[in-house]
Amino acid sequence: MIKLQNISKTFTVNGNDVHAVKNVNLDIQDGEIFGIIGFSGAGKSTLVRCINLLERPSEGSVIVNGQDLMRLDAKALREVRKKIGMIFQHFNLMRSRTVYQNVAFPLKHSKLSKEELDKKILSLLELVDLKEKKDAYPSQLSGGQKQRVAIARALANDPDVLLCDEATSALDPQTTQAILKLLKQVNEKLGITIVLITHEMGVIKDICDRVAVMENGEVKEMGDILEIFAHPQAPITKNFIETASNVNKIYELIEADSEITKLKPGEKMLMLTYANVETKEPLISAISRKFHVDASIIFGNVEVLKHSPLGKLAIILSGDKADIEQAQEYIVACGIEVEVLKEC
Ligand SMILES: Nc1ncnc2c1ncn2[C@@H]1O[C@H](COP(=O)(O)OP(=O)(O)OP(=O)(O)O)[C@@H](O)[C@H]1O
Repeated sequence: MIKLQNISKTFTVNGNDVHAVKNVNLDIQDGEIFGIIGFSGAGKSTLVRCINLLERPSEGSVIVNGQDLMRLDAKALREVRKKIGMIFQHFNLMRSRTVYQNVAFPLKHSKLSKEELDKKILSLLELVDLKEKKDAYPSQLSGGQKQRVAIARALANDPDVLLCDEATSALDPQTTQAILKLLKQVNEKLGITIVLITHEMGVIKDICDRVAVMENGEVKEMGDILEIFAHPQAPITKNFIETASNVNKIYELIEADSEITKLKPGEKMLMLTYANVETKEPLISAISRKFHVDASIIFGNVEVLKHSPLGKLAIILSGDKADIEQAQEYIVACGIEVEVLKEC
């Protein structure tokens, strides 16, 4: 649905070139929620603004629904842009207009009758759960409510795509959750493809299907979120995942020779990683029963990503050496990744 091919964007500031985006290739599928994550200055906003040509790439092509946007004239581009809604961190509402008038604004040249327009605007306000605020002004709304108005306004032209530029960054965690839930609903109910940029891995984890990780204008890693969370490759990705989970703390504890990570002779400490594992067998009791080893859990983190569990569990196995080896082989045979953290 959206193909970004060899996209680069260079700004020239006081004679100096700033390479904001460098040779990015992305293929965003119809109906998915695609996340782009990166620290401040990574080039996320510039890249996402290239999708609707708010920023014209210095190089490369932007193909949306088979159309090369760089080749369109101004009129054709205006039509295409109507089908690409956008929301922003600071909402960008018109302060002197009511909620109703803000949502009505993109429809000002619409061919709908007055009654049809009214019906449409009210149904959008109903979708974002703000019907009762239709006559309020933006200054009378909370941040979450303002973003709801912005979402309703972005949906007014029945877009195929919704671009979200740090849409939850100005909101508290609870309001963030509510807005992400609404975006998910918009994606599922209306079939709208969402491209979302953020600096928070928690946001990616909550609603995205796939993610691209950006650093210094480049995409360093891209893939299905379950795969990225289970097997991050690039250092920047690992860094982001650490911020969204506390499981890596175990490495610090081992390094610091913390009391909970001390082993007795013959014991072995393992990190188990399981993603999308079919077996529902109670693993810990199974290894105790089958191999006569004791397993104590010292650290764990289980997430549900896209309805699949992704777990990381640090355990200490104690027992006979040969039994521990067999238990480890059994765990691997169950489709669980095993990393030996420490042995004594
Ligand atoms: N209009 C502009 N003129 C000059 N430089 C720009 C312009 N827009 C962005 N940049 C530069 O391009 C780089 C990438 O900026 P961009 O806003 O795309 O990053 P970002 O990942 O979205 O960061 P943030 O989350 O802070 O917005 C930065 O170095 C920024 O200073």
